[in-house]
Amino acid sequence: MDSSLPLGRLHVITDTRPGADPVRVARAALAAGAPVLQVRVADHHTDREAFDLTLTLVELCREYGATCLVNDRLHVALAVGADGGHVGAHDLPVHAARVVLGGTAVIGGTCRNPEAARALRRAGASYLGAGPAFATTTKDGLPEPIGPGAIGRIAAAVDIPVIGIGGVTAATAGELIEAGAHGVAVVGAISLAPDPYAATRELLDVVERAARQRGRSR
Ligand SMILES: Cc1ncc(COP(=O)(O)OP(=O)(O)O)c(N)n1
Ligand SMILES: Cc1nc(C(=O)O)sc1CCOP(=O)(O)O
Ligand SMILES: [Mg+2]
Repeated sequence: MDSSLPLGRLHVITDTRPGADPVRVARAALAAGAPVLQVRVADHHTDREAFDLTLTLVELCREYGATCLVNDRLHVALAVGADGGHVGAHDLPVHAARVVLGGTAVIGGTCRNPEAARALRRAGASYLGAGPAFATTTKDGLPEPIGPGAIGRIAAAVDIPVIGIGGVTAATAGELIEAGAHGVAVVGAISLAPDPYAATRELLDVVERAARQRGRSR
């Protein structure tokens, strides 16, 4: 993907929990129209395991015309020809990720306040993941939820897309877009759904409707 193209509004992130089936869920989400897949692999997995899974998923993304991003392991992103990567506080800094992945890669950085958002923008981020928006049990050790208001303030601080993450569901995604987020990222809302295809369709409907509504009200 060319990083100058608009970034999709629904980022589906693979579930690292034991028993999750990332390939089945990703196939369903992509078939339903998810525009972005982020491959997130638990730290205990070897690079070879991460490579094998990511290669399968990048090929699926190609089949469906979706953007494929790789969380943390930028060498895996390069090796499989992914569109870019996502980095946070414990990963390579955004400016170094840009050196690794190159000038046209899609590079996301995690931020939790407007000051960090501006710094990541200056460092060369293409988009920001901002959260946790709401409470989540998917990841341990996160700070308290910051809510839609703070996500909106982050979005207002930068001129790149902001993606709200953390506890996002079809019931809450619209609030984040209304507050100013470009889109949302989800793990559990799709991975734990009885029907990941239907859950993706519902989230896409909510996000696209909220974005249209926001456009009309400006
Ligand atoms: C879209 C998006 N936003 C935030 C994150 C979190 O990244 P990070 O802080 O590096 O934490 P891990 O995902 O690596 O545990 C994300 N992955 N995606
Ligand atoms: C991986 C991740 N990062 C977050 C952050 O706020 O940085 S929240 C999160 C987990 C998102 O999973 P779910 O959609 O199931 O809440
Ligand atoms: Mg990370």
